[in-house]
Amino acid sequence: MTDLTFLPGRTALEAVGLGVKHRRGWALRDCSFRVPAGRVCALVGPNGAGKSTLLSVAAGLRRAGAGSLSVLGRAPGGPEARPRVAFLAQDKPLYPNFTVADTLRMGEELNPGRWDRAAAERLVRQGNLPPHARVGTLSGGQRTRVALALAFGKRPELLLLDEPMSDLDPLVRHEMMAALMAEAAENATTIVLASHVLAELEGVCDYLLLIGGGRVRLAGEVEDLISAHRLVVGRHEEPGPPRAFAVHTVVESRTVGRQLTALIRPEGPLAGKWETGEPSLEDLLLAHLRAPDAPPLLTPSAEPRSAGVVAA
Ligand SMILES: Nc1ncnc2c1ncn2[C@@H]1O[C@H](COP(=O)(O)OP(=O)(O)OP(=O)(O)O)[C@@H](O)[C@H]1O
Repeated sequence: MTDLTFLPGRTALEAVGLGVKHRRGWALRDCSFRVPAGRVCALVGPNGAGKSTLLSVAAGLRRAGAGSLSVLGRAPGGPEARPRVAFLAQDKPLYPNFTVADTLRMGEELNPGRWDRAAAERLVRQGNLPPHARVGTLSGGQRTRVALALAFGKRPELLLLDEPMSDLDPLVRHEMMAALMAEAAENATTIVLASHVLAELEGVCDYLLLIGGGRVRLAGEVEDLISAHRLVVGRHEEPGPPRAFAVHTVVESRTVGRQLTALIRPEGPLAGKWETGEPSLEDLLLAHLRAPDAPPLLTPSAEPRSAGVVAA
């Protein structure tokens, strides 16, 4: 991602000891992390990890039960944050009886002084959506396009997207990803994008937040997180893990036949005849998803800076 979008020192999201409780228990527990402004951040985690919960707290739709989450330095959902944040929820609520044109008009009326009509209309036009079609008659992917147009038209400083591309065909998905990247680069918009499509995140996201079991597992610049790990392959015939790994943090290690493949965080040179290489983002994420007990890692920029108290 281009450095032009990096806004030194500014914070888009900051959680300090954040806990969120649903009826059945805590969805998020003691989460502390920071996402700097101007980043395109992938929000990844297994089903039920708490991604939607986190985004709904950031959007001001749900309250924290413990600790705090600040959005652009303010309380989520407050008068200062609300106009600057757009949220596209998984179910993309739209009015089915409104036409596409009515929906964009509503966006304009709800966002006086901010609405970018050209950007919203361009997105709708690119999908060949008839302006007079009722939203309820559109396909799932077409409704997603309208919902994205509403979110883009708001010209948010922070765009929260909860698996926005899941019902788009591959070509449209590609086109929408490109539109997101252009948006981020042109307007220094911070994007937090929850997604299960790991391959789609590579080359698009420059920041990562991996949550699992309601806790933060990885947070920071994709580049730094990747370079903190090594993918190790080699022959291993003895039972148990190789002795050479003892001084390193082993995230995951698997042996098929005599071939061992491991993802480690090296604490120094690795002894022995191993082939080592840099993991891809997908390698990194898959290994951490398969190893839920691996120790967490936050890069310095992902450490919270405040004590967690924010004004509305
Ligand atoms: N409204 C609710 N009432 C009760 N429990 C809920 C509610 N919403 C979410 N949960 C629970 O909170 C936990 C986190 O759910 P959440 O939807 O945030 O996860 P997620 O990471 O977005 O999952 P997915 O990848 O499946 O969308 C889950 O255990 C879920 O069952």
